[in-house]
Amino acid sequence: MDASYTEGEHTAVCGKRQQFGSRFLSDPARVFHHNAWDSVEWSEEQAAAAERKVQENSTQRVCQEKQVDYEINANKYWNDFYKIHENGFFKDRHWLFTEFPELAPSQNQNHLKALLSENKGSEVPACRSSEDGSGLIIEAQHSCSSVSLGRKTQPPPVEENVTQKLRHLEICADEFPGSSATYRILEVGCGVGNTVFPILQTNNDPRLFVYCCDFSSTAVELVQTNSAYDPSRCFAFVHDLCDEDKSYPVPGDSLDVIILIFVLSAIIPDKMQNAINRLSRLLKPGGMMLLRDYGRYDMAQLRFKKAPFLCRREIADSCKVPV
Ligand SMILES: C[S@@+](CC[C@H](N)C(=O)[O-])C[C@H]1O[C@@H](n2cnc3c(N)ncnc32)[C@H](O)[C@@H]1O
Repeated sequence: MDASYTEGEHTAVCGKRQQFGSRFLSDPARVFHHNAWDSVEWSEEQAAAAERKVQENSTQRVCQEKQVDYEINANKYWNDFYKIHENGFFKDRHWLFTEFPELAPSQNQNHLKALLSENKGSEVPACRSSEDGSGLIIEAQHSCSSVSLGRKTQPPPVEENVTQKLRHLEICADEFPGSSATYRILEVGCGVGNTVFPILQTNNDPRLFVYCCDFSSTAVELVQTNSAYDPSRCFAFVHDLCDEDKSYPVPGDSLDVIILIFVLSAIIPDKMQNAINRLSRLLKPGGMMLLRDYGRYDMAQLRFKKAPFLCRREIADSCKVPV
């Protein structure tokens, strides 16, 4: 990057944002050229100051009764949030295609080719259980607040659990929305569609189908009533990603990409791993899970005012991804 540009100017001039993980400060004189730098090592003093700030912010805990209420009625609180803000609160995710080129049109084809050459089989296995996939391995490609996790190709288990098979027998290859698509993306915790609509608008590939869900029925209604919502390309549904008894409306091994943006931080840490495990079974071998969320000691956490809090959402610690 030319040293005379700020980040914004550089983006405007070159029409291209720099991807997270590529902004390294080698010349201290350029410290203000980006609003953040990647892989900066903190000094012990900086780390201690951050820890102190977090301790200060989190001395008061919300009372037990309120904690239970927030957990049980979480979707109702989000409904209230969306009734107030409708689609004016979260901004469209313009960094999407920079950080996750897998979502961009040309990438579908490359990714698809890679999948086909890996699988050399049909796109969706007929009547596969959506809950199978034991022995699954998810591989972390790089660790930062935006990460792509790829599901490794595994040979199918020889014997499937019969109960699981029966439980999900209804999801068959040709009976689900978007079954004729060849590239399927699911966004979980989609809110009012700030990720889904940019994807649909940017990626006009007729073979693409986008699913999105949220446990707030108000948010899902706002997606469905948006003028850009096209049921022939998109399926929005109400779903709680922590609900172990509810299946997703797609079979196992059917999705290319699953997106979770600022969603894991909205659920209690104890439920993260199981939610991710269930989702990973929906991915085709080689499929990817794309995450973006808060990180420990990020500005959102350090700027927090002293106030009663529920729990520290430290995703990196709570949701261990087996490598
Ligand atoms: C911070 S918002 C982010 C919304 C959207 N992903 C975005 O980036 O604009 C978190 C979203 O997750 C949803 N959510 C929280 N817990 C959920 C759960 N257990 N199941 C499904 N959605 C959930 C909320 O309703 C809310 O829409």
